Amino acid sequence: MEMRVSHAHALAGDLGYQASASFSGRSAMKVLSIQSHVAYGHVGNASAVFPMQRMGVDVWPIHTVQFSNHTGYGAWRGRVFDGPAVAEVVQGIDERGVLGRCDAVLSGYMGAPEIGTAIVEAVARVRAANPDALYCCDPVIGDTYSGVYVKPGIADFMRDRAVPTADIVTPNQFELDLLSSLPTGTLREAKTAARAVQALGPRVVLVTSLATDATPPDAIDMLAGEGGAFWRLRTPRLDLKAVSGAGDAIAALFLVHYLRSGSAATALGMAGASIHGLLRQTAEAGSTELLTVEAQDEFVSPSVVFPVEAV
Ligand SMILES: Nc1ncnc2c1ncn2[C@@H]1O[C@H](COP(=O)(O)OP(=O)(O)O)[C@@H](O)[C@H]1O
Ligand SMILES: Cc1ncc(COP(=O)(O)O)c(C=O)c1O
Ligand SMILES: [Mg+2]
Repeated sequence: MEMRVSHAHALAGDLGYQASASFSGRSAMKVLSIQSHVAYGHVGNASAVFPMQRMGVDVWPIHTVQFSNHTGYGAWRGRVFDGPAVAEVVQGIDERGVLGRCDAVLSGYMGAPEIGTAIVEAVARVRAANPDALYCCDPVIGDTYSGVYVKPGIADFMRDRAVPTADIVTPNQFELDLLSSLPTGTLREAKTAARAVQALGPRVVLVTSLATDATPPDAIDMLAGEGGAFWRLRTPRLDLKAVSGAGDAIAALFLVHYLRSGSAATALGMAGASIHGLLRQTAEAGSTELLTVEAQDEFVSPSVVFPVEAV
């Protein structure tokens, strides 16, 4: 299933794509990343910001919550910010006259629907300044194991407001089911559900943690769709100890590779290799938090890559 490579450039070269940025004489890509933040551990911005920086992206983080740790611990301290807390920071950046240089907005865990409204308004401001800017929405609602883990109103907000505004969406299988109201137990069904989500607005969809009847028990799939075509990436399933934050990292990695390559298939291969490398090191160490810092080389030179199959 896997190909060991000394360097990510083996895959990138095959795909005619330069994975790492070189900055001589040109400025870095800019991403406005609006999501949750934790002081301890790695979810939300604490999972997404550093991988993008390590890839050479200039990230502008805005936090929707500031918690001590992720909610999966059952106890945490800190607070959820409100819509104006997000909107004021966006306004301040706009007043610096720099929003036109923003290449993309990335959003994740929203905390409350009014924060979602502030995010959608931020996207409109960025697009007014740079019509080419992309919006990547990770529609964080829940997962197969925990069910819905966001506040009431967020799921509807995602389906009715955020997803229709987005260029790229990155649901896990549970979120794909909810957004499409369709079954996803077979590959054919998952593709139909992904098309239904694309029909809401986004041109690119990345389905994470996909298990269909064709997925072996020791594997985990991702499915990317763009322009009527679909690609699947299959990686070994790892024994992780309830680690959170992988979804936040994959959305960030996929967005940056999509911005650089303009290809969902290429972004799937590169982001999937990096997330697998990060999670493999995390599993080998038996860590309950992602080893975002320790495994940082995986973001630029993943040690193992996997074939991207047209499906
Ligand atoms: N147990 C696992 N083994 C291998 N890869 C995993 C595992 N859990 C997650 N991943 C990888 O991380 C990606 C994102 O994780 P996922 O759990 O889907 O995010 P979310 O937190 O949004 O539900 C998955 O598509 C998969 O590639
Ligand atoms: C504050 C916060 N943000 C984001 C997440 C999402 O984590 P994941 O990427 O595993 O979906 C969680 C999950 O517990 C969380 O508590
Ligand atoms: Mg998620």
